[in-house]
Amino acid sequence: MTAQSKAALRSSPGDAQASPGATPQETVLSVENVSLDYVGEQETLRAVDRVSLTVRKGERLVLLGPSGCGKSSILKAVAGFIPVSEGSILLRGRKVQGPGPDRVVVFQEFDQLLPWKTVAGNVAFPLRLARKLGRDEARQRAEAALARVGLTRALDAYPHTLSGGMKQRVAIARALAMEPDILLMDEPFAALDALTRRKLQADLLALVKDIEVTLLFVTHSIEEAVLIGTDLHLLSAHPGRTVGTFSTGHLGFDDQGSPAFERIIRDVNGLLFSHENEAAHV
Ligand SMILES: Nc1ncnc2c1ncn2[C@@H]1O[C@H](COP(=O)(O)OP(=O)(O)OP(=O)(O)O)[C@@H](O)[C@H]1O
Repeated sequence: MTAQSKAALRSSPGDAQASPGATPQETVLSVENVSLDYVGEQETLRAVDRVSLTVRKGERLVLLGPSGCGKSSILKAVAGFIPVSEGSILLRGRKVQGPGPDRVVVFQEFDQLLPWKTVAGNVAFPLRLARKLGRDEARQRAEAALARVGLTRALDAYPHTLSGGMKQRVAIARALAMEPDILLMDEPFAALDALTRRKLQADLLALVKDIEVTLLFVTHSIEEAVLIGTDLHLLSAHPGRTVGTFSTGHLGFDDQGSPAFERIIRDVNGLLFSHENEAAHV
């Protein structure tokens, strides 16, 4: 590992330092020493083992690790869909004890939209239900969110008439319209073709930077992680344990192919597939 990437590699999770003189960013999410178990009739499976991480306002933390290491489980626990076995999850200092409109999830699957509602109806529906907005206000906010993802022309279309990429754009618009404290994304582009995936990555990045969305993002793809994230949190193979963290906020689309970008990709690769994960903690 190079000296530069060692410098980018933090010694422990969640210890992002504000630069001298800068105002410390507000902590939005704290995952503290969390273990997650799935309890079956025969046995209990430990999916995640004592993971800690912090996401501050405007940060984009990417969970990265091999299949089955517990990335989605952490996201589900943050969403409040599954309980923690040990440790705690705090959102703005309050313990997460179930789902809430302050956390919205965008999934990989294209079927997350309500098929009987139009595009605008899909975005407006949770605004009326969870945010208790009136019909007109919900519609206006839905239209504004859909304009941001380039879907103004599809307001009155039904989901079955949309491409996979358009469906994911609707799901992103629906999530952002809710103005959650943190947006949770579980491999949102994994089912898309390469070109559409690339376009959506770029558009998402521009959007979340523009409106300073705080993001927890799960992916298998190291390249996607470096492109989207300000920070990477690497997990070992099952059960998921922290093997290292990287700061990647200085790298974007324009840096692809640059020595710095390739170095991070190589170092993350080495760490994920190395049996000497202890190196991450030096
Ligand atoms: N509902 C469940 N019941 C029992 N075991 C589960 C359940 N959901 C996940 N698991 C197990 O927990 C472990 C972690 O799964 P999880 O889906 O969180 O991993 P992941 O890193 O997101 O995987 P992938 O990248 O393949 O989606 C796996 O061994 C999985 O089989």
